[in-house]
Amino acid sequence: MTTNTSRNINWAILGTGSIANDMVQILKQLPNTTVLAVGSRTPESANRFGQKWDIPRCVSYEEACSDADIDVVYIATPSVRHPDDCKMALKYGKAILCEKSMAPDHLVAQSILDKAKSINVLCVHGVWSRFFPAMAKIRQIIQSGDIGEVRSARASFCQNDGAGCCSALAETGIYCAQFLQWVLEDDEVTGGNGPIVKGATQTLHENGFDEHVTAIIEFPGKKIGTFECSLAHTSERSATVYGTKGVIDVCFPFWCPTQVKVTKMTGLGSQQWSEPEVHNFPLPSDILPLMTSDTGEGGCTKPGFNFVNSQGLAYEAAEVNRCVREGLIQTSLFSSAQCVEILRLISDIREYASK
Ligand SMILES: NC(=O)C1=CN([C@@H]2O[C@H](COP(=O)(O)OP(=O)(O)OC[C@H]3O[C@@H](n4cnc5c(N)ncnc54)[C@H](OP(=O)(O)O)[C@@H]3O)[C@@H](O)[C@H]2O)C=CC1
Ligand SMILES: O=C1OC[C@@H](O)[C@H](O)[C@H]1O
Repeated sequence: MTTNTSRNINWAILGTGSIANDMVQILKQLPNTTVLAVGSRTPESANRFGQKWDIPRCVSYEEACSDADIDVVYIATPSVRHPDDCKMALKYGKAILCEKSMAPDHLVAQSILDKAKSINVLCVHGVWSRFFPAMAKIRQIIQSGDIGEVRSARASFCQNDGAGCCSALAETGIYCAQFLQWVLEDDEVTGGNGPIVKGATQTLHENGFDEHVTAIIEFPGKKIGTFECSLAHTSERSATVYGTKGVIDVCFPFWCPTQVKVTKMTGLGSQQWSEPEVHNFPLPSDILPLMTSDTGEGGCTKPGFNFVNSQGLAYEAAEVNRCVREGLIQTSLFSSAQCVEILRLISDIREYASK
């Protein structure tokens, strides 16, 4: 099959909130990429966002999805809407990049991915961590045997800014789960012999959402993963991989990492450690926060990004462009099977913690 690597890709963004604000700045700077439409619940929001970012078609969600000129729909609505928004995009045969968490559990995710597969369309769960070069480096270090045999890993993602509006597992726990999967599993997802939840506990917000969860998980090969996530308090938001001969540290923000630190055991009886080897992966220098002529009191403003390391959204967006150009229905950087397995793990933790 011949691939037109420079084919322009037209995107529609669904939702006009915080992450849409960051992603639109990325998409506008990727080569051969156009943000052709923004979909919103209200014409006012669609127009406001469209004017701010110079997007020609400011429409409803359904109009954005049904637009014949759109190649990819980026779903940037709240997580509870994602399954329905994915189904709407698929109804019109559109490729999807769906923000995390794509679905509340693996069964719903599987049904969406099955539908996408049946119509030969790309559907990517936007767990953007997976597209960072630092993540590939972590895997490479593990496979090189530099830290010996990996036995365990931990991740912590607690932040105090969302309790009560969504599930901590869906919002930040998913980043911990994906990290543990990445560092504790072999290349192939193991299907029925995947990770097993050995312990989990949670506290709930008064509205019923989990707001603080900790979990202990056994991975194949007797590896143990632990994580803590919360939307009610803070943590250092780092992750660590532990091997028989050394440790890999991924400091804040571990879910969109630009640095990996390796410390190796050098002395007899574990008494000496090397100076850490530091591997840096700077964010793409050609992606910048964009200026807009916002009509706020200050006139021209520099909006910048809402979230740490948002320039790194470029990695997943560029991969989606590549997949669409090449007619792929999944990305090898985050396969559909891996996506389903992470959500299965999240479901199992939720079930265990609710007992
Ligand atoms: N990858 C990343 O780094 C990040 C990912 N996320 C994920 O992105 C998604 C959106 O998060 P975020 O941008 O912070 O959310 P916001 O609340 O800032 O924006 C969500 C947008 O969705 C639309 N919307 C549709 N239905 C509703 C509803 N019932 N309540 C509120 N808004 C609604 C609104 O746009 P309109 O009114 O125009 O329709 C709104 O602006 C979440 O799933 C989150 O997990 C969030 C932050 C960072
Ligand atoms: O996806 C996300 O959700 C929580 C945010 O704090 C974080 O920066 C973002 O990546």
